Amino acid sequence: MNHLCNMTSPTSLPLLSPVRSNLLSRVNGSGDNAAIEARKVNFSVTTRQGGTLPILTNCSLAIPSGQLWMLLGPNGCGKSTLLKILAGLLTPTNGKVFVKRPKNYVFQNPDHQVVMPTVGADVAFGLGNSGFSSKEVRSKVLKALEAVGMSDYMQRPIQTLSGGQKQRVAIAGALAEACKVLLLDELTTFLDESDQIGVIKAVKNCLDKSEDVTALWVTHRLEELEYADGAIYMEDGRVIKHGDPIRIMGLIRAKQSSYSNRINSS
Ligand SMILES: Nc1ncnc2c1ncn2[C@@H]1O[C@H](COP(=O)(O)OP(=O)(O)OP(=O)(O)O)[C@@H](O)[C@H]1O
Repeated sequence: MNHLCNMTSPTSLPLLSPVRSNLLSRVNGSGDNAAIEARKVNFSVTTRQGGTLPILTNCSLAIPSGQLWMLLGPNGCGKSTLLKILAGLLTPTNGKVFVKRPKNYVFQNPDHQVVMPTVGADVAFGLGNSGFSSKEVRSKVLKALEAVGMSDYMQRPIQTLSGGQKQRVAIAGALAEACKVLLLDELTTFLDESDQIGVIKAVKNCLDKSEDVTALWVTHRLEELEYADGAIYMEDGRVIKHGDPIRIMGLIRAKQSSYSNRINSS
């Protein structure tokens, strides 16, 4: 489907072999069932002057199947770049990446997600050439809309939806295609508070209903950590900490308070 970035075909990314993948899982403590792994990923760009500008340095992470993880860090620390590498939209300069398939990258702006005139048609869009009967397509669409709490919206024109509802329709489209990994880039940036919580709850609900779906959510909002099974904190192109969301929240709060103390005392 083109309203989400659906990646079912192989990319040029170097993938971890199952043996190496399991090894990495043990190293990072995620068990043998990681759905998303990166090892020592580096990414740099060439400047206009012909120099090399590092964006990501030695980023490693492992996210177990069936969990919702959040990726946090200050503006410009490399969160979106890392997510795009996991999605296969960017190729790392070096390092290894493994992400279960099918995987879907959901864009930040809700208006970039949805292309069809009605909710039902939009969710069904990616099943167009799948060979399913129309009854099967309808059943998959309904199930996916139920997972995001929008089963009553099947016939609704897309332009009548709020931003958060559009995000949920986009996520339903991914689920209808049996997506295993959702890569969600700051979905709540454009949304008001009730829409934000609606989208997070929809993602959480999808994961609760299917142990087979894993989500990585880029965010700036500390309060969203409450819904996470795990978190990754980045600074300056590096993964600084990776694991328990409460500990990551503590780390970020400590950094924020030391920053405001420095500002107040200068
Ligand atoms: N193609 C590029 N050329 C030059 N610099 C780039 C390029 N892509 C990313 N950057 C820089 O790399 C850094 C990381 O960008 P990225 O968008 O990944 O950060 P982010 O953590 O997602 O930021 P934000 O929270 O503000 O969205 C930024 O300083 C950005 O300007």
